[in-house]
Amino acid sequence: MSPTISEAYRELPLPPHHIVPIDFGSLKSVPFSHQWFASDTQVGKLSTPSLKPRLDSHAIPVVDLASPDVLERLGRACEEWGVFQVVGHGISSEELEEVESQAERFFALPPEVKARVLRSPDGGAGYGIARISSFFSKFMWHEGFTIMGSSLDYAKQIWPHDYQHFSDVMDEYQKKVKNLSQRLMLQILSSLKVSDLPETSSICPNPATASTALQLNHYPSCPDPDLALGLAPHTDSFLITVLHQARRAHGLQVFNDRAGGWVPVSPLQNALVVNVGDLLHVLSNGRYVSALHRVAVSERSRERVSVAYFYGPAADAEVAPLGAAAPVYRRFKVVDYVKLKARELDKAMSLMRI
Ligand SMILES: O=C(O)CCC(=O)C(=O)O
Ligand SMILES: [Fe+2]
Repeated sequence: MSPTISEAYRELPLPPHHIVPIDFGSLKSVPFSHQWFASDTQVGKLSTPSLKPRLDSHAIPVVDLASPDVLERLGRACEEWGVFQVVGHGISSEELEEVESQAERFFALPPEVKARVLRSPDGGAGYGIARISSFFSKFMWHEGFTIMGSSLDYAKQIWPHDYQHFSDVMDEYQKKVKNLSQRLMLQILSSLKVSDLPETSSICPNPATASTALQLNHYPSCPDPDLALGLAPHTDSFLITVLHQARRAHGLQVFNDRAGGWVPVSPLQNALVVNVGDLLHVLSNGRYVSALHRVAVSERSRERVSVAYFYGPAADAEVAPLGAAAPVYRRFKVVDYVKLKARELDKAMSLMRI
């Protein structure tokens, strides 16, 4: 049987305090365990002296999928930013609001109910603290629920008598966002202008073999936002991530070298945020930026919800720079990269360099 992405985590089980989130609802102040200082946000060589972003969000490209020069725009956005907002994507605002409200419904449940779908120590799916948390000395102001495949079994555990709606909404959304991801990937690969793409079928798989995960994120309202960090700086591992952030839910920021700092990716009505992940960075031989991003806790008493969809090749597919005369990354299996990332986080990509 071919491997799955979840298997990548078997070798590295996490202790319970890196799985079970704190009961945010019971806190009147930010505990020391969740207070972040400049030195806590160092990722590799990148130090982040302040949580205040440098630029305004107008800098982030907006790409309309209906525009005649869409390939050129996608290529430029991937090369200069590794992140863009996409409009004309075909997913209605009603569908996005429905997913968002089902995510809110889940996170509003008491801790003991959410614990019924707790992530296992050696698993990738379920409810819990972000897996990257184990690399940092402080905890994030965040709880997440990762769904891989159908959400029906989870929904039955959470709402034994009322599971159908949550499951229908999540599964229908996954179908739509998978189609969109596939379409975007084909366009992004075309934008690379690689003359022959022999591996397109394995790197841009049919829906039956793709590795995908739906990640519901919740950043509870915080008594002192300046002390807390929603999600620490990281890059996403797969090819692309398609993210819906709730309206008015500010906080996502992306690091941009040329801009010289963190830039907010503010919610734009009916737009989805797309970011380049590590595997697309490799396919493009380093040309497309795997966007380093984080989430700040922006405002007191405003909670934030986002829904990310990670899209990648089959776990046993091989990835290598496409059509590159001088490849700077070696060929590797997707599942091996996910294992390496679970051990090394931000160093994983450079370990794959030739
Ligand atoms: O909540 C967000 O805006 C970003 C979430 C994210 O980066 C992730 O789930 O990997
Ligand atoms: Fe992310």
